[in-house]
Amino acid sequence: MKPLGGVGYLALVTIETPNEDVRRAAAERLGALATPPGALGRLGELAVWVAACQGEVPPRPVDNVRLVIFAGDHGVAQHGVSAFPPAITGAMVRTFLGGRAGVSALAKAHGVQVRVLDLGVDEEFEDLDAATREALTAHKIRRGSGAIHLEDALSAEETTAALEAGAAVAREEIAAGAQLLISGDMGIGNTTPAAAMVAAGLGLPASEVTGRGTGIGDDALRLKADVITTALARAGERTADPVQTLAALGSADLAATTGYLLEAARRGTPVLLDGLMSVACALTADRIEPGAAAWFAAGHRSTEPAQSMALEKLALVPLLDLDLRLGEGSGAVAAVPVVRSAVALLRNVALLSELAPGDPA
Ligand SMILES: Cc1cc2ncn([C@H]3O[C@H](COP(=O)(O)O)[C@@H](O)[C@H]3O)c2cc1C
Ligand SMILES: O=C(O)c1cccnc1
Repeated sequence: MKPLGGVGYLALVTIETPNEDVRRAAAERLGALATPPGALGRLGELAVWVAACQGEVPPRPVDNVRLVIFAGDHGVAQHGVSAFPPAITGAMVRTFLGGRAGVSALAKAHGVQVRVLDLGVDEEFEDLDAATREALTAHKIRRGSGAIHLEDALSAEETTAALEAGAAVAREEIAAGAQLLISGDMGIGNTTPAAAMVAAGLGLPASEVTGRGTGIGDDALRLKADVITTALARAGERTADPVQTLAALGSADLAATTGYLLEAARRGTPVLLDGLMSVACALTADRIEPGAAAWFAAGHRSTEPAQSMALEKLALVPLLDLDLRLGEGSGAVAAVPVVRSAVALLRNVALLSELAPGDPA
């Protein structure tokens, strides 16, 4: 990190690139392995990226992988954009705490640490024991974010606080030894603000970015696109600025996710991105500090069109393409074994020069 002085929260540091000398040395090692050139395909490229991020060749095993699920409610969820009611958000938060969600099963299978945080869920979780509730809500910004077609999602102060909360969470995870970070999402209606953030970032109309989220039908899809069109018009020229985009079109949980990804990049910790919410925030992070995306790899391609468009803009090719549309960090967690496979290859395969010649007889 290079301090630049007090020019405001978002311009305090510039983001360095992963280590270029190590990247070159890792690529050289890859080319010298006892495999035909190019035979490891994108696993080889992935291993080289991990080495460059770590600043070490061969790369170290990626044992400590940590997922943070940013939960929050969205005003638009009360306006017909989702196939499910907002009460599911809190219910799923309890399911993560109980280790019974989709991503919980994947995380257990792959040894990934899971932490769920309430940044903006529209309830108080008074039924939970005090310690659990305190940990869950330690970074809470507000109860529910504004319905973006009618009002701003957040005030300017809330936006800054959410970005800072996400950055603090990243620092906590890095202090806990994270070698790879993942962001997950939970919040009924969140594909609407996330698609709007992608539309703002790429200058696209709602018709191109709107997807079916939890599985809405054609009528709800039209309504959702109208909500996004109205929200973009309401935000107006503020869409040219990524932080103002978060205030106008995002939410507490999405702003915190953006701060988390940005801080990971600033601190040189690699990130595996998940579906639409994770990638919309990655796009926003890279708009705030160009170069952040050099620290991101794409775990999977989701069925949401805006996710693919944002990945293309960031020049990231997803590791998996399984028609997943769950969120929670699930696609990224499913891709963790792919990252570990890549690292194992670059660490453990012999060099061609080391091959013992066979007995010619
Ligand atoms: C039971 C359930 C579990 C989920 N886990 C993630 N999502 C995902 O679906 C929601 C986004 O889709 P939309 O914008 O259409 O509401 C978010 O909660 C996201 O985390 C879930 C949704 C449901 C219903
Ligand atoms: O892209 C995603 O991760 C996604 C898609 C639909 C619903 N929830 C998440």
